[in-house]
Parts: sequence; structure tokens; C-alpha cells
Amino acid sequence: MTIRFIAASRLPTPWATFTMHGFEDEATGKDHVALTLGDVSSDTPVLGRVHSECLTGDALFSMRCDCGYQLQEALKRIAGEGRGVLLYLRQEGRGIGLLNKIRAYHLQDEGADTVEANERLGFGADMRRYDLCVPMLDHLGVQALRLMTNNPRKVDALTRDGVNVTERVALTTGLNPHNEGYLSTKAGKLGHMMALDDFTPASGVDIERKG
Ligand SMILES: Nc1nc2c(ncn2[C@@H]2O[C@H](COP(=O)(O)OP(=O)(O)OP(=O)(O)O)[C@@H](O)[C@H]2O)c(=O)[nH]1
Ligand SMILES: [Zn+2]
Repeated sequence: MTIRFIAASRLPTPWATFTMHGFEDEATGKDHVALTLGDVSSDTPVLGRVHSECLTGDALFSMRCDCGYQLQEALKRIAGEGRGVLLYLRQEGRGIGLLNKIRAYHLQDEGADTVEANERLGFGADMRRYDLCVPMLDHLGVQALRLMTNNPRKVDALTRDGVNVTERVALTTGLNPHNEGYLSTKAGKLGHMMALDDFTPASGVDIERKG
């Protein structure tokens, strides 16, 4: 693992002014970012989010997934505590890249679910790695995380890689009519610990609850 810290700067957002830390992965040429708020290097576990890039959800307002909603909610919660860390990892499309994600979305438009679409393209359902988090967190002095995620495989992978995850904090937000099926597949096939009833709807969206 060849993660190199490059530079840090202020990053004002609607919720807080974070410090943005830029890292380069010399092996892949990808760049990754960490946002921190407050003193994250004391030994009290830090509220954290390990977020995988989703250009469509994070930047283009896509309602197909819950990524953009989770990103905003995570930053708001960190701002609420005045302390926390968000790692923004450039592993778009669960690691298959943007163009393959668009291919996968095309298959989903024709009826495949998110897992079947990846498999039809010859990929595993989830190709992400989390080992790069260790040098990033070490650089920031983060010793333990209260991790905002619904994904138990993410907790397991981080723990295996040596990250001390003391608590999993649910992050169920952004339900809307376009991502209901996707969220159900994540819960059913990818093992995410969440039920649609737990979700807060995306703002301005009226979800009809069944049962
Ligand atoms: N291949 C593929 N990737 C997707 C799709 N929808 C979202 N993604 C990517 O999935 C990643 C986010 O993963 P999720 O499974 O939504 O969530 P997670 O990170 O595992 O779990 P949480 O921590 O609970 O958010 C991002 O890299 C997205 O670009 C899809 O239909 N196909
Ligand atoms: Zn997404």
C-alpha cells in the first residue's frame, strides 16, 4: 500500500468548515480525500464515514441510489458533533468504475438488479478494497471509529485491515421511489443491515409505506 499525503486545506460547506486532506495512491494513480472536523487524534472514538465515490449520486443528484443523501447526512452529523472524519474513496461503482457502472445501470434499466448487472458484466457484486483507509487514518491520528454505515462487510473488511471500529451507526436516509428496489436488493442480497421502514424519505419525496 503506497498512500502518500499531498496537501491539506480548509473546505467550507453549508454545515461546517472542514479540513480537507489529499492523498495519492501511488500504485493506482488515484487520489483520495479525507475531511476532518475538530481534534480527531484524541483517543475518544471518532464519528466517521468511509464513503465510496458515486459521481451520479454525490454530484449529479441521482435518485437511483442513496449515496448523495448519505454523504450529506454524514457531514451534517459530524458537524453536529463538532468532530469527525469522512474518507472519500475513489472506488466508483463499487470498484468497477464509472463507465462500467453506466453499463450496469443500462442492464438495470432493462430489469436486472444491481448484483445481477455486475455479474452479467463479469464483475463481482462488490470489488471494493478498504486497506487504503489504514494509512489515511494513521496520518490523521484517528485511533478508533464509530462508523456510519449499513454495510456489515465494510465493518468486517476495515476490522480485518486493522481499523478499530468500536460501533456501527446506521445511516438510513434518502429513500425515494427510484431507489426502493436498489435498497431492497442491498438489504436482501448484499446483507446491508437495514429495513426500508427505517429510512427517512428524501426531502420533498412522499413515500407510501406498505403494511
Ligand atoms: N456497480 C454498481 N455500483 C453502484 C450501484 N449503485 C451505487 N453504486 C456504487 O456503490 C458504492 C456505494 O455502495 P453502497 O452499496 O450504496 O453502500 P455501501 O458503501 O456498501 O454501504 P453504506 O456504508 O451503508 O453506504 C458507490 O461506489 C456507488 O458508485 C450500482 O447499481 N452498480
Ligand atoms: Zn450511489
